[in-house]
Amino acid sequence: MGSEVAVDEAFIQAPEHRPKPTVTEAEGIPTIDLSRDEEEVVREIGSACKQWGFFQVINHGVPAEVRRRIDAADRAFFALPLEEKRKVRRDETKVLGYYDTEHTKNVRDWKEVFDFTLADPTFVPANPGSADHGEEVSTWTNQWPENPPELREACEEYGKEVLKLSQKLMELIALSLGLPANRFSRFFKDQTSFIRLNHYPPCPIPHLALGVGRHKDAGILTVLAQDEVGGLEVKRKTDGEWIRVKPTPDAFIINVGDIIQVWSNERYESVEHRVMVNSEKERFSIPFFFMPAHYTMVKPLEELTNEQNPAKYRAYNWGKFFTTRKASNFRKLDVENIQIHHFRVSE
Ligand SMILES: O=C(O)CCC(=O)C(=O)O
Ligand SMILES: [Fe+2]
Repeated sequence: MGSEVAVDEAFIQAPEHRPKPTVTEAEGIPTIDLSRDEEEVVREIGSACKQWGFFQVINHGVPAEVRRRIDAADRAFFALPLEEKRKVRRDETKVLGYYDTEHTKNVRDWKEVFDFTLADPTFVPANPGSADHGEEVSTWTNQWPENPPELREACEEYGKEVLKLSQKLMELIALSLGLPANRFSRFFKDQTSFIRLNHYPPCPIPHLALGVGRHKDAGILTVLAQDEVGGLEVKRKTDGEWIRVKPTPDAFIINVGDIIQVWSNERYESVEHRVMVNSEKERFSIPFFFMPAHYTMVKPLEELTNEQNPAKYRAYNWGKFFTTRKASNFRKLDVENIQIHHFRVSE
């Protein structure tokens, strides 16, 4: 006998009846029609942010053609031979571009990606690990591949459109928190936002690997386009079950990032998610990570804290946090990567 606990065979289901690690596409995550009455939309967004930290939007104003163009260029890029893609490979000095060795929580992800920022150049602190406040600044610049030649324009055009959408969403989120619509508009200045083209190739061991391991998004808000294959799973707040987000053509998936969790003093929470891969189909997705200027000190908003509800976080410098995260992608860490709970005030 091995060390395994012996289980009476009578308990064992035939394979087709075994519990799946995934609850099948529950209708849980709300779909919100942005063309409806604003008051109603604000209410729906507020309750989706509270209950799920995730929702989908339709009638969002991003032209289908803009999305079609980036989809096509994205597929053409990843179809190129590896040595071609590696011409725009990232390294410790060129942080943007192509790479296929990302780790999430120290396990390698089954994916390859291409990153570019909306602002070019993007300003970031020069010394991630140092104790200063990020006063010394360096820049990131985009690396565009020669092929396909249309990739750059398709990406830049898409970036402009999702940025408009995130501006709109931040107004609605502000209203849902009882704040003026323009409360977050200052954070669009000097932003460090970036877009990632994700390609998940078919995987021979989908039961053992993940496209992206469980994680929370560190920024303000994420606007994600996923294709029809599916694989994104969200951890349901009520019971910790992993729920698959059903692909909806032309919709965007929106999730609250860590910064909204801090700003709102946990009225809204950033929720864990992961990506499953499958052995037959490749999958593409495009997240836009809306992130503030590097010099932003992230802390609970004064309007949302008081004596009864004191700030749950100490202020942290966004640029330092972000560059520390990015630098860690190059190696396996012995310790946990930087997380907002490191700034949590204990109760
Ligand atoms: O591919 C997806 O559906 C989500 C990817 C993701 O969560 C991320 O890149 O942060
Ligand atoms: Fe994510």
